[in-house]
Amino acid sequence: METAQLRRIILASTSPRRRELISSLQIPFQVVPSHADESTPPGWAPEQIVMELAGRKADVVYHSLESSERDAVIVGSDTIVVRDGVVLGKPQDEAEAAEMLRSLQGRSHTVFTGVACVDGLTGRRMVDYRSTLVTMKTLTEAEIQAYARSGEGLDKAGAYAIQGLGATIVTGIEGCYFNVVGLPLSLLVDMLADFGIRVL
Ligand SMILES: Cc1cn([C@H]2C[C@H](O)[C@@H](COP(=O)(O)OP(=O)(O)OP(=O)(O)O)O2)c(=O)[nH]c1=O
Repeated sequence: METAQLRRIILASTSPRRRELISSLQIPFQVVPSHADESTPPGWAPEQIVMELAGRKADVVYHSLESSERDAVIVGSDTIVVRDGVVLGKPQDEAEAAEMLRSLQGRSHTVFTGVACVDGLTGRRMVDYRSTLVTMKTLTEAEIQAYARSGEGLDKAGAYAIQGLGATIVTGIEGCYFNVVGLPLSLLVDMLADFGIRVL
C-alpha cells in the first residue's frame, strides 16, 4: 500500500470558493483559516506578490500545528488582479468596487494566483503561480453601478466574480479558469503529486 495516499491535505484558507474548488479533487481535506499579514513592499512583481502571500498563508498554519497533526500537506493560495501594472486586491466598499470595474471594463487584465504547498513533517515548501488573461466587455455607468450594488464583487480581487453574475461581463479568458476563481487545480494537482499525493 502506498503510504502517500494517507497524507492529509490542509487548506489554509477562509475562502468558500477555494474550499469548493479543492473538493472537486475528491480527496479528503481539512480547512484551517489562515490569518497571515497580506502587506507587501511597493514595486514587487505580481507573481512575486502572490507567491509570497500564498507561502505566508501556508506557513502560518504550518507553524500552528501540534506535532501530532503534522502528517499533512498545507496548501495556501492568493489571487490578485493586475491591469497595466496596477495591482487590484479586494475593494473596501461599493464605491471602490465601481471604480475598479470602471478601470477593467472594455479591455483585458491579468489574474495571478500563487499556490504554496508545505510538507507538515519536513517543512519542505513548493511555491508556484499561474496567470490568466481576462477580457471584460464595455459597460455603461448604469451597468457598473448595478453590478457593484449586487455586492458580489466585494470580497473578490478586482471586484468581480467570474463564477457568478460577473460571468455576464466577461467576454473571454486565456488560461486556467480556476486560476481566476482562486485555485488553479491543474497546477495544484501537479504540486501535490510532488508531495506524494495523487489524485488520478
Ligand atoms: C477575479 C476573481 C477573484 N475571486 C476571489 C478569489 C479569492 O478568494 C479572492 C481574492 O482574495 P484572496 O486574498 O486571494 O483570498 P481570500 O481572502 O478570499 O481567502 P484566503 O486568503 O483565506 O484564502 O477573490 C473570485 O472568486 N472570482 C473572481 O473572478
